[in-house]
Amino acid sequence: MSTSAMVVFPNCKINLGLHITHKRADGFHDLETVFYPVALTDALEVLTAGELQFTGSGISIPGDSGENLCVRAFQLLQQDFPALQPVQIHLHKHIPIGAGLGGGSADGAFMLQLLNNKYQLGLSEAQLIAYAAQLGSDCPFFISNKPCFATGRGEMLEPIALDLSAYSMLLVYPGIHVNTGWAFRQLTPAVPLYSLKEMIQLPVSEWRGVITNDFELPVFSEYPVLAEIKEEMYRQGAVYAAMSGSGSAIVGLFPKASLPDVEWDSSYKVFKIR
Ligand SMILES: C[C@](O)(CO)[C@H](O)COP(=O)(O)OP(=O)(O)OC[C@H]1O[C@@H](n2ccc(N)nc2=O)[C@H](O)[C@@H]1O
Ligand SMILES: Nc1ncnc2c1ncn2[C@@H]1O[C@H](COP(=O)(O)OP(=O)(O)OP(=O)(O)O)[C@@H](O)[C@H]1O
Repeated sequence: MSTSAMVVFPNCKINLGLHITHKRADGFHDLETVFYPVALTDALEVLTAGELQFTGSGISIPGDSGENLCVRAFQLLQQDFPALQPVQIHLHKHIPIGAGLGGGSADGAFMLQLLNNKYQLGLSEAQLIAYAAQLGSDCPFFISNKPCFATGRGEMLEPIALDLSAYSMLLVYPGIHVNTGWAFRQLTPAVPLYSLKEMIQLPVSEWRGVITNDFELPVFSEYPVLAEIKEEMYRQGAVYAAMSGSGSAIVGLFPKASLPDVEWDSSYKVFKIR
């Protein structure tokens, strides 16, 4: 067991294609999507302490620190492992919040994994995924953290061969915080006419108009500037551009090392992943 500080770097995700297929009796929706990990990270430091403590830096996180997914991850494991020694948690927040990038979910999932390693709990990947699903629909993906085709609420994960290393990525977050619950309520679930799992294997140059995100229609209609950002990416030479998750981050894939020099509005956060 380690009592020294452990530091991990929870990364974010993008959704490539996203379809809401069915409204379930538990209020959630079944969906299908492709999750792809992206190297834009928070930093999470954990140290054994006398009592559970949480501090944050970087982007400020709305809500009480007791609701932070890192704290909730600790409490979730503590229910089943009552002898778990408390920890002092420091989260440096860098991934934009309410962006469809799953940053909070990543923090929660990384916290579960860190505690499993730190305290040698011996939890398998499947057990960690089951705990992660209790924290949030996007959390299980971050346990696997490899390109995956996902179904159910996002917890049924099937690794797929998908390598975007030939592309550079532009992420533009215009600061619009989209409420995920609201976004789901705007949709009428429907099974797509094509198989996302098959179509994602097409060359990226053929994805435009084929790999689609159901949330774009209602979210773009509420926030038209998002559609403009996506169009601007295509004008600037994107091979593919789309909104991630329920928004509002827009992602563009460009040929490697040819990211455009666009002067976006100064209030936007722009991330270049080369
Ligand atoms: C849009 C995605 O980011 C796509 O990856 C996810 O489906 C959202 O996952 P998330 O942010 O982890 O969402 P959760 O924190 O689990 O749920 C937030 C709210 O979104 C709605 N929700 C979420 C996931 C899902 N499969 N069906 C839903 O209806 C529910 O109203 C829920 O109360
Ligand atoms: N560690 C955390 N980081 C960010 N938000 C957190 C965290 N813990 C809890 N939250 C809560 O989760 C909400 C949104 O989290 P997140 O950053 O995952 O949004 P998102 O990028 O829209 O994710 P998604 O793709 O899952 O919709 C925030 O409003 C915040 O109150």
